[in-house]
Amino acid sequence: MAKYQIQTSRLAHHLFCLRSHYVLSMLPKLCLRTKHEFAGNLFELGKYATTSIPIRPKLLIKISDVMAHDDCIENGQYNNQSNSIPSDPDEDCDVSKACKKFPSIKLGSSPPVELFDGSACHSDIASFLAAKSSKNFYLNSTCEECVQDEDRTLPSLYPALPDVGNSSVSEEYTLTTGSSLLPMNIETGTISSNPAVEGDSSKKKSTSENTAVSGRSFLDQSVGCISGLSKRHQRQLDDSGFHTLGKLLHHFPRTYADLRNPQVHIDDGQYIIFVGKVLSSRGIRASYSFSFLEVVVCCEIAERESNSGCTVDDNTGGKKIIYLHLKKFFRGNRFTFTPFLRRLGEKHKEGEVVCVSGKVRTMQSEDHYEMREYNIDVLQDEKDVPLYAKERPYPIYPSKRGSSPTFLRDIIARGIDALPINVDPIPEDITQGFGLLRLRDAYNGIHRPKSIKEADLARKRFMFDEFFYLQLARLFQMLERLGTRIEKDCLLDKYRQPHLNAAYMKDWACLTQKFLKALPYSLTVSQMKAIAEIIWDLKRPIPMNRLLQGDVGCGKTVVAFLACMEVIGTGYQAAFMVPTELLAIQHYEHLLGLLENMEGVENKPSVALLTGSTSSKQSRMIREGLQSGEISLVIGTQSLISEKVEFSALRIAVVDEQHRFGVVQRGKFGSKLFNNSISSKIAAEHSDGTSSGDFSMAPHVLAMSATPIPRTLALALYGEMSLTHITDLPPGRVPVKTYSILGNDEGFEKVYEMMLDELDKGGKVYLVYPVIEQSDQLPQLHAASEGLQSISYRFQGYNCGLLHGKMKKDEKEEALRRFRNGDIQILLSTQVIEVGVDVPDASMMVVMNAERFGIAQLHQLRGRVGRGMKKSRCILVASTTSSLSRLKVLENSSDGFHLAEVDLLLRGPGDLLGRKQSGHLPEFPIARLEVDGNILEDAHLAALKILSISDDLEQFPALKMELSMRQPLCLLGD
Ligand SMILES: Nc1ncnc2c1ncn2[C@@H]1O[C@H](COP(=O)(O)OP(=O)(O)OP(=O)(O)O)[C@@H](O)[C@H]1O
Repeated sequence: MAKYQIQTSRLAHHLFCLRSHYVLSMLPKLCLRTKHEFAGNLFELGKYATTSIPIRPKLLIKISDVMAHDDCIENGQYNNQSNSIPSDPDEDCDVSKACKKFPSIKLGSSPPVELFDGSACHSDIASFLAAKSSKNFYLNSTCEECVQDEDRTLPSLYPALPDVGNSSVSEEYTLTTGSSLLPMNIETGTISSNPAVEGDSSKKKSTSENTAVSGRSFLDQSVGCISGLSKRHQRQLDDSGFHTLGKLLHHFPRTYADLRNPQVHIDDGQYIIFVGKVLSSRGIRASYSFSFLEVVVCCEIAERESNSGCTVDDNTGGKKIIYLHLKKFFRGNRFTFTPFLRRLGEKHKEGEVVCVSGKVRTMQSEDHYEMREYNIDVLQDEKDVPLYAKERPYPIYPSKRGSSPTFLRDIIARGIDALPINVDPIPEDITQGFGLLRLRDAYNGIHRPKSIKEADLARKRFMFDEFFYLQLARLFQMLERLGTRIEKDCLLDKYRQPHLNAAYMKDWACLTQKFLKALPYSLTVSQMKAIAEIIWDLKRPIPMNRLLQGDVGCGKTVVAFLACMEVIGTGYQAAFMVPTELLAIQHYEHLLGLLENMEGVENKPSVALLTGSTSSKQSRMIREGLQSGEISLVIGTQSLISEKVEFSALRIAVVDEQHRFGVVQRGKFGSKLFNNSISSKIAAEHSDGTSSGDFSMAPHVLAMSATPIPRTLALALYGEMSLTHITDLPPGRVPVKTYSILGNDEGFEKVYEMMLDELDKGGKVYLVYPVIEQSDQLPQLHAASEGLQSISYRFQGYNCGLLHGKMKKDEKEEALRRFRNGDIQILLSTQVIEVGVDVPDASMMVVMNAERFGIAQLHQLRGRVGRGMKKSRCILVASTTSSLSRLKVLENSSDGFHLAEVDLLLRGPGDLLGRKQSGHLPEFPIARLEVDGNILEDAHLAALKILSISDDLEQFPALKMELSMRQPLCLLGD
């Protein structure tokens, strides 16, 4: 005994000297070195390791003290962090237990323990606690004991680090004044977020503290506004692109893990939700610059019969206890101070009932699981237990430039807690009216949903926002351009009640009515409706911006011609722009033919054709004619928007196949009139007077789309345009019978047979190829040039022609003319014929390598046949069996809009629209046009509703601010 006393006093002396010495600070570091013998030797611990005398606990306290670990004491003192010696002398301190619990120190001969894995000692602690407690410890959803959290002063969240052994483990929090931390969520003190538990208190805080802060400006604050965030983390978030709180909160989960209540079998890596009791909570210093928090939760799970055939253990009464080790790591010597660690450990109280969710990792000891990625919610009320025991979605975040998902999850949760209630710029009646969550709830719902339904609702809100601000911006910009109140009302009315905006035929210009009469057919109902809408627009004092849509061959061209007649009839000019020369010539000839039929018109409109191939002399004459006003209508390609072309009084610009042009190109027509306001004055003098006075008005734009675009897509692309649909086809049209055939030898034989049959009956056949010439890279593709030889050989007695984009204009014209007048019966072509080619008696189309084309594109190609009264067929030759099923959809439907929807779903908007047009499609980070279209419609209505109340948004300052803060809208295609 005396020997031990001497040894102890020597040790105390050592310690005393060391406290003020540099070695003291180095000691923990040294202890971490291999086998930690230095520390052992220093204190001569080996000599005491195997002894069991009352003095040893004291010794351990001293060591603990020196090494800044308060909790190096066994059982009784384990959780209360008292440094007193166990009162019960029988309760012996076992050194090996201390070693297990404290694996960074090797004491005596105790075996090394896996770093940070205190599983063994925690099971001891659990049994100790269980023995100590007179009450039974029920951990399932019927848990009766709920310990109130009385003293919570620590930060709400401590980001966990992905890998302890990883050198990238980083420091976590800034210690502010003294050792106290300034947490964001000081009231709740829970480690993680829980809307139900924390929401109210943080709401209270938000309202009280932040009512003066405008929502937007709050979201635009730097992430540094999340208090308690270290400078280093701020920098890290900044480097990851999270410059503002808003950006951080918009880092949405990539998916949600389906959290299940655990059954007897728990897999490694499974996401599970548990309700249990806190056994211990410790802040542990592991080295001079590394510490961690370990909360051990004990859960009772139902031990049902498992799939593997395991039977229920009678002794446990169908229950099984498991232990969860929740760990968060801290790097940086600031986080190793005893007060910090003590307070860290105090975050959770022994016996506290908590709900833990996250990913489990199995540990070496049976029934022990580690969780480094978790949420923990303290259950304040027993009634909460069933609520938490339910399955819940657990957000899984994508990492971003060095910021781990776990880190982001925790920081985001803290960011949400900081949000004020009034953060939403959209007025409440709008969100209520459209069944949307308020913004703060939406952030909560997407980041910490209680159910998938809640996450869905939250997602809906963010999708709505994406669409809403786009629509609002477009409409707002349009209104801003208008000068007077009447103009603005006029425009809004157009959107609010599109069905009311139609001009009666009696109000049409005389020329228009005569042109209509001269048509060789009567217009269909929707053609009439479309032209009435357009003429109504033409009479308005604001420039029309309308998109005319319709299925292939529905007769859009004639509607556009009528619109041109209307402005010409009132003394103005019209321009008709098409994407290809072929189409320009076709329209020009078509129009001349129709004008020829017109009777009783003294001065028929003069029409010119202007393309890139027009000779310079002729171009100059046409330009002069347009400038003087002699030419009333010009049909042409892009050359129409060249700066050299000036109009006397351009009143309408028709843009056919508008998706082939950028918005900027379309918009160039707008400048035509402004540049020529003086000459338009002269033109106005010759007009019938109805339009005088609006000299500086930009021309009306009528855009036509040959490819039917689903309405939602059209709204997204052209939200600022009025939409007109032609919904029916001219009478007598017989739907084209479509076949999809596999392109093997047998298949081709069948195709050739059908072609021969068609030709023998006097029909004309298009053969469409994906490429002009065969290439080594894609030998499987059939090519038009190579096909000419073999097809001519196969169909001797019939003439074959070739048409593709690389041919000269004259050659193309010639080929098409010969096909039209019947000199050629088989036209081998590329997809150059897809757009607008109109040969009414062409009765068959064969598309080679049909899988290379999109559904909408094939429908468009198919539209080149069946344009007359003749029964027509379309054969889609597929290279593979797998592609046949996709092509079958064309066999079953001839409705272009339906097929466009299918294509949208199958390929997404980018592919449906093609590269050029999809380049104009705004980006929607979470919304998907193909499936979320109905929300877009809502957003459009909501934007109109807002602007109807306040067209300059003055009544909605928060909204106006939000709009201005969002990416400023540039002209699409710029
Ligand atoms: N109401 C009608 N009755 C009968 N034929 C019509 C009618 N309207 C147009 N047509 C004819 O239908 C054919 C297709 O018309 P048009 O070229 O205008 O269609 P489109 O909608 O422009 O088609 P695409 O987009 O395929 O070019 C033309 O030959 C045209 O003369």
